Amino acid sequence: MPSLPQRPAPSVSLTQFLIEAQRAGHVSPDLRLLIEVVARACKRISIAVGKGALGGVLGEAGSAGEASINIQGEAQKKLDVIANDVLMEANAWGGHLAGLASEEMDHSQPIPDVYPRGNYLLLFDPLDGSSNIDVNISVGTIFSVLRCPDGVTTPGDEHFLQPGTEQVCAGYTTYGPSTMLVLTVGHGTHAFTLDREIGGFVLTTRDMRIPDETKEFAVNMSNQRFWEPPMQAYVGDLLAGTEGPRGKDFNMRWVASMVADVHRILTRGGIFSYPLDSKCAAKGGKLRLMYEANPMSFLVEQAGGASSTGRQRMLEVRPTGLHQRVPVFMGSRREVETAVDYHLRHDRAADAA
Ligand SMILES: O=P(O)(O)OC[C@H]1O[C@](O)(COP(=O)(O)O)[C@@H](O)[C@@H]1O
Ligand SMILES: [Mg+2]
Ligand SMILES: [Mg+2]
Repeated sequence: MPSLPQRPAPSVSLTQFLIEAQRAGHVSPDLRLLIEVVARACKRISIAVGKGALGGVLGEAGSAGEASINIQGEAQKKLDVIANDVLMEANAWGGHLAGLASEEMDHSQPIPDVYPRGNYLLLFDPLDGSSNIDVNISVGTIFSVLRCPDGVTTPGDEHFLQPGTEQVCAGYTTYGPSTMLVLTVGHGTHAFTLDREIGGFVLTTRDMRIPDETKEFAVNMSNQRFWEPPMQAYVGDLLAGTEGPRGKDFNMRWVASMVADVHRILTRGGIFSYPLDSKCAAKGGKLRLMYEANPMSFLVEQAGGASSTGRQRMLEVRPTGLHQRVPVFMGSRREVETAVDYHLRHDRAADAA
């Protein structure tokens, strides 16, 4: 006899998910509300991104032909500035923060006395993948939450310099064909999709899992000749495919938005890498530790993956600067371990020579 159709599982909103997490003791009431504020700000950014050429939000920021340059020395896009303003304004009044820091601001900012304040520190990359804005390719927002150290009422940059293991929450939103929020509070990595008609995030994948093994890598190959020898050797062996020591063919993908590349890896596995190269060696790498590498590493580890600088677990790096840069290898656990092994073997051989 044909069985009756199953009743569809009731959908779980972000708010319901966070209340569940609070009941389970995974988030404090303040952290729950802070996440709601960030999610609301990201919805506003999603609307701004979605306006595209019609909304006058494309192109460079600045006026009178003068480019606006951020602390990284990079020309800001209009949407970098808009996204930063939206996150600043929403969170300044949120009531759950002691201070915030952004890719787009030279220094962190304490929440002024006149505003409601809390005990968390928020760091964010307001718009990740800026080079993709004007060509209508996925961009995103990345954020990380730390505790403000006890007794500190006016946090400065130094109070944000905590290793990634201290994060209490990390997440990103990706503004692509759909807008998604991917979140961890240290109990798995969960994905929510923005229901544009209702205007709210709905849980679409509980407990994302990254497969241990992969046949897909993501790296900007145009930098190949600038890489260190162990990276050259590692990618050389990937490219050799079935004829090389890895014994299998690898595929390559590079969106050039970390959010989109890491989202793919959280969804179907792979390794994402922005290694050290001779162009960025003096700065320590290309990607930023505090608001790119650390939050993404927390999400990836919580989904069963691994993340490393090539020589050290990312989350254990002791930060020395708010805008510090690091080399990055993250994704499928065994593949990250293999990439790290190339670096460690190279270093041992160099030490022995
Ligand atoms: O242009 P490249 O060298 O491929 O670099 C792309 C990388 O730079 C970034 O766009 C840097 O982020 P921002 O756009 O926030 O500066 C990453 O998202 C991406 O992985
Ligand atoms: Mg970025
Ligand atoms: Mg950015």
